[in-house]
Amino acid sequence: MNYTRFINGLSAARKPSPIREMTKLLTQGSPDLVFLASGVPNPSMFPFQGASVTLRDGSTIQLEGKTINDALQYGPTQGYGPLLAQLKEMQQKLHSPPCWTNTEVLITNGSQDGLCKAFEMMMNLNDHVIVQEPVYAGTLAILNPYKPQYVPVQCDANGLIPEELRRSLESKWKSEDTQSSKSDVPKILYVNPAGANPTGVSIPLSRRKEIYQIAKDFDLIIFEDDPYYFLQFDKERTPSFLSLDTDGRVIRFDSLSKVLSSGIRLGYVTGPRELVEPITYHMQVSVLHASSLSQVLVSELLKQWGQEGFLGHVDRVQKFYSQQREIMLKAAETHLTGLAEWNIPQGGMFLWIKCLEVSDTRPMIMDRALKKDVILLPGREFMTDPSQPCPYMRASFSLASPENIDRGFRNLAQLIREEIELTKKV
Ligand SMILES: Cc1ncc(COP(=O)(O)O)c(CNc2cc3ccccc3n(O)c2=O)c1O
Repeated sequence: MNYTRFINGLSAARKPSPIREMTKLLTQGSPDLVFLASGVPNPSMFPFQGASVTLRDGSTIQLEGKTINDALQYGPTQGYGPLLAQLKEMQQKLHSPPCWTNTEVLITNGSQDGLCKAFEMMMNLNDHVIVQEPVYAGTLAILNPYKPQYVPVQCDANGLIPEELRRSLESKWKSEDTQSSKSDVPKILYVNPAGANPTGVSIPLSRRKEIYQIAKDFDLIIFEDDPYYFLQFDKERTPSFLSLDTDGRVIRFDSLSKVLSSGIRLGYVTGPRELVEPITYHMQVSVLHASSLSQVLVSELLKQWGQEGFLGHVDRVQKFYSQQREIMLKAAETHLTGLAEWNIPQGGMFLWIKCLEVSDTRPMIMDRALKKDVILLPGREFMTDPSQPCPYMRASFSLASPENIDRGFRNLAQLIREEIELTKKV
């Protein structure tokens, strides 16, 4: 793969920060090393002596001695050594990336951080960018300032339709256009392959292979934004794009938010060295590194659990969200039948609902929903062109209790009926 065409001028100008490179030496020196090189504060002046975290199973994680020192101190930009090793081992076990020898892993402040920096590495103003539509609102928020020319690809109950992707590309470009630096051919395909936000749709393996082939034909980099990978409701998790990546054209964004904690702000980027390195340099100058405390805590947890323990935990999380989904589907059947329609989410934490007689849910939700004691997100927030009315809305089944989900949908049904009456009067 030739990565030059993918890295914009700003990112190509990024160089390793000398101070951060010195910090690497801190971890490589001999025990006798006298380190006078950098402004690393003296931990004996930190007020924190140790920390103990209680897990739900009653066991505890003790941070003391070296672990509390590591947790409270600067660390390497790429990530806390032991955690980086654990995550690399997990990526190999789960995805067996074909290009593993040239693959890097970078720990970020949530996957949002990695996603944002990856787009900032590749995007130029007005670039074409291919997205599955509807799109996660957080990605639109990253992209919109670039005033991109979205290439929204039609999706169905199985996600992005490969034939539509190919048609969208071939209607404007030829594969050879990727050889010309002057061509405005898209460089990025952004996709949530499992339990997509907001639709809950997962792309089957057969389609992922077709999509990957199209990415080869048009020399695309696939942004595999997959925070719901562990929240797939089918018995087997579908193999990731990373596991299909024989070229080194997939940058994968994983998140610990949905399975361990969203407040610890840990995600990790996995991809070819040539594309992860510029993101690392960006980290060096923006946040230096993800939180040491969060990284050490998670590393100690994974040490205590082992991979089997972690995978057992994520199975319990998956079962919880699967039950929450059933509760919301039952509430939708009970209260929304005749007023709306929806797909059965195959993963994630969202139900994507289409009103049958309300052409635009935004005014209904933003102006009138609170009075009905229910709130959810209007579909326009997930569209590449938010100026257009949208009959969809996104309901999350992650937090509400079964009783509240039922009450919320009862209120929502009333809200929709009143909206229909209102539009009839107009
Ligand atoms: C597809 C996709 N990619 C990346 C992320 C970011 O995850 P993280 O940085 O690893 O925690 C997300 C998180 N999605 C949301 C987050 C959120 C946070 C506060 C309030 C509301 C939020 N709503 O609504 C969300 O959908 C996501 O769905």
